[in-house]
Amino acid sequence: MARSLGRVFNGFQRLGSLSPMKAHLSQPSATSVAVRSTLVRSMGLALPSPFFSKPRDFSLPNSSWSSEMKRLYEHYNSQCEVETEAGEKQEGPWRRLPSYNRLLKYATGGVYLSKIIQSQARLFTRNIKETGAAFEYVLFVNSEEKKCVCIFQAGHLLEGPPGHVHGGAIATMIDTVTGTHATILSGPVMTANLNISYRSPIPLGSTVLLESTLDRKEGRKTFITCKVTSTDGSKVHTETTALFVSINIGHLLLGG
Ligand SMILES: CCCCCCCC/C=C\CCCCCCCC(=O)SCCNC(=O)CCNC(=O)[C@H](O)C(C)(C)COP(=O)(O)OP(=O)(O)OC[C@H]1O[C@@H](n2cnc3c(N)ncnc32)[C@H](O)[C@@H]1OP(=O)(O)O
Repeated sequence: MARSLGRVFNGFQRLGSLSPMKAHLSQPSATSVAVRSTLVRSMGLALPSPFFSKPRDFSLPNSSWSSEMKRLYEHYNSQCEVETEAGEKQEGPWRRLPSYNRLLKYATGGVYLSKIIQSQARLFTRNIKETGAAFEYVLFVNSEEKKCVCIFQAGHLLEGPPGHVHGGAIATMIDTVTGTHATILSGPVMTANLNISYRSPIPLGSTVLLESTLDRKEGRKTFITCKVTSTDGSKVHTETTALFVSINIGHLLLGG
């Protein structure tokens, strides 16, 4: 199981084309939960199986996306593959990260999870079926610059102050983007500290940009900064510093 999850993280790091995973994976000795990674399968890191249908990639455009969201998607997506002078296609500076509503076929986490919870667990930001209602977002990573950008459109179910996005929903997106970025940079991590300054409210339905940047790495600690702005950069919505600590995956799976 730890090996399966390790392959997920390796897959993420491969997407970021960064240094090989340094995380220490331990082998949990006696655990009976069968874990298959939908993410690994759909990234093509394991053989496709006839027993599973292809999971939906939530980061692809859908009819709820605003024209601004689509424009920005095209902007970054067009830089994922570039043409050389000789007319050949090659990888560009950015890569789009696919996004699914679960990382593993079965959640893990030790004695507290019933079998039902294990099979029904879903990623928080991807668990609302109605498109456009909650978190619509797509992430692109630039490994050269150690940056990650997220184009985020906040739906009507995320209301906090009237007509504006709930601070917890904003924090969720910041945690998701910086957490994913830290995973690409450092392998398996947990958020240890998230320090957010809310500078201006985000109107519901609007599209904003989250820009995550590596500040520094110190041993097991990865420090990231993240800014949420309007899409033209003229308005700052939040400023964040985040600390992620590298963890031992076996420990996490056994509920440690
Ligand atoms: C599994 C992760 C993500 C997967 C991503 C997959 C791919 C993407 C797919 C889908 C996208 C989804 C992305 C979502 C991402 C969300 C991530 C979260 O929200 S994680 C949930 C919230 N976080 C917790 O529940 C942590 C609870 N805390 C802990 O478990 C521990 O405290 C932990 C692991 C953080 C550290 O515990 P220790 O025992 O391993 O290590 P010690 O010795 O305490 O700390 C290590 C160093 O860090 C400093 N440190 C620890 N906590 C600190 C803090 N709060 N502030 C400042 N420094 C701190 C310490 O001072 C120490 O520093 P010195 O080495 O001595 O220099």
